[in-house]
Amino acid sequence: MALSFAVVASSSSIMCKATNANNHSHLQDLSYIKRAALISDKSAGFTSPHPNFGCVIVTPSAEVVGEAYLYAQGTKPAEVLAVEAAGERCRGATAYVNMEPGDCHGDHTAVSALVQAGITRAVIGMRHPLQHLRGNAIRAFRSQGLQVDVLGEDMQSKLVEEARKACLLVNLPFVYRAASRVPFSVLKYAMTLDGKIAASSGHAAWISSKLSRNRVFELRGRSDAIIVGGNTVRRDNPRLTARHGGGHMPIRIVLSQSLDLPEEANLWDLSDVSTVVVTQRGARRSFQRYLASKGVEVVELDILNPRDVMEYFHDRGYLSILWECGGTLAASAISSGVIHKVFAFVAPKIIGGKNAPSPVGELGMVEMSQALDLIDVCFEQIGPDMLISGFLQPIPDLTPTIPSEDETFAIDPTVAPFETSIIFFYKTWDLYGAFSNFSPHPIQMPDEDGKQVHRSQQSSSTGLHRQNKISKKSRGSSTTGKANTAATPSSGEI
Ligand SMILES: Nc1c(N[C@@H]2O[C@H](COP(=O)(O)O)[C@@H](O)[C@H]2O)[nH]c(=O)[nH]c1=O
Repeated sequence: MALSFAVVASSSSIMCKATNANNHSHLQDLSYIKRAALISDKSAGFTSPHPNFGCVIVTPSAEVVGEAYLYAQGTKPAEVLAVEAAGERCRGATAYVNMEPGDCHGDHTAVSALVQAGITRAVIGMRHPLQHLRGNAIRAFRSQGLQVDVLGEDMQSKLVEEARKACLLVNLPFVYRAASRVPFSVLKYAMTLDGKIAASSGHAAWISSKLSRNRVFELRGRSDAIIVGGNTVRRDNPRLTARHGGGHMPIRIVLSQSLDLPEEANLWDLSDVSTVVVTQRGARRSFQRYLASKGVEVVELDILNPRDVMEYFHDRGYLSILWECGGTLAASAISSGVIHKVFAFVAPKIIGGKNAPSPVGELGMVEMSQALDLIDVCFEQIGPDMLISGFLQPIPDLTPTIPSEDETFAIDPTVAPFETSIIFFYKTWDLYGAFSNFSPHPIQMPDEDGKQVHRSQQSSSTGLHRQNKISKKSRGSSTTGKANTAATPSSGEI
């Protein structure tokens, strides 16, 4: 046990005063960890398929001398950036990280950076959610003589739980994905006070206020993809872009069994971001070719249902999906158990109409006792509207099995690794979790002089559609247009 606690007040909330090797109080520890979680969230949407990482370096005299977060996939680890900011003042300091670094495949960059800089203590918000990485960095730190404290393991109190939750929340998509083998899915809708998402005519622009719709752009910017059904494309001709300025742009996914979709649609305009249409095997092949000629990727699944679609996108490395569909698809997604969270914008207006649609279609429930209860519900007023959000499924319990000090790393036999012989990824950086050879957002990479250069979103996101050959269960095949004819990476890159 690394901390010695002295209880200075005890009532319903536990207040502890603690000393540790670096003289920081328990409460200071928690506030720095929360700070690490907070800054890690600044790059939400950009780091996927990696988790969000933040690192705060604090001297024994409680001076914050460096803090940083992982900016995007492929950029320098937060720990390295924080060490660079703190320089010599790292000696004898404590590093606070919201999550255990993913010290995988011989890449010890984050751990080495802290060790070599002279950090003597690491406080970790949560262990890495992926089982094959969990505990590796912690063991490496300890073997290098650092004191390591893990929230909830070495420290426990109500306030610790609060800080732990902050760490969990910034990486919820990653945590859910690791636990449920599907991306974290959020169902979002806007409805009137009488529960309608459109008038009986189908007209829906707009139910919620501009402020609320701006909030939706932020939600989109935190997601890897947005899903709608064919009905929404036909009825609303949506753009589904994140228009809040400079944020991450999720790809657009359309689910359509019949492929009875309009020839002209905003979603076929790929100038901002790409679109994937997922359909059932054999559906309107001529229309598939038409979409492909426009650069839209078409994926055929044997049977189109939300769970198979989610498993497919899980295999492609997606962490989080925002569902902005109508009631029929929403009901089907809920019934399939793939929706984890709901965001409902409720506008104080009444439209009426016997046939006006509602946000969730038939779920087959007949008694109110069968209703699905949301948990961890939040209410937030946005302009004239109320945003009600909550979880449909509990946050998975990832309480780690804590490996003993000398336990050697072993591959979990229950998790089937991807067959690298049929998946042509050059960056199979993670056999069990998310993996990718694309970055769906602009990233900064150092040029030869060490300066950061900008890779455009378009060039990197187009790559998504070039090489993602997933045939794990031979579920899907993909058609791409002329624009998507890049070379398969050589085996040397695998
Ligand atoms: N009507 C309505 C929403 N409708 C959703 O937004 C989509 C249109 O997105 P875009 O074309 O990008 O502006 C539309 O297809 C539907 O999914 N959303 C809201 O937050 N509030 C509203 O009042």
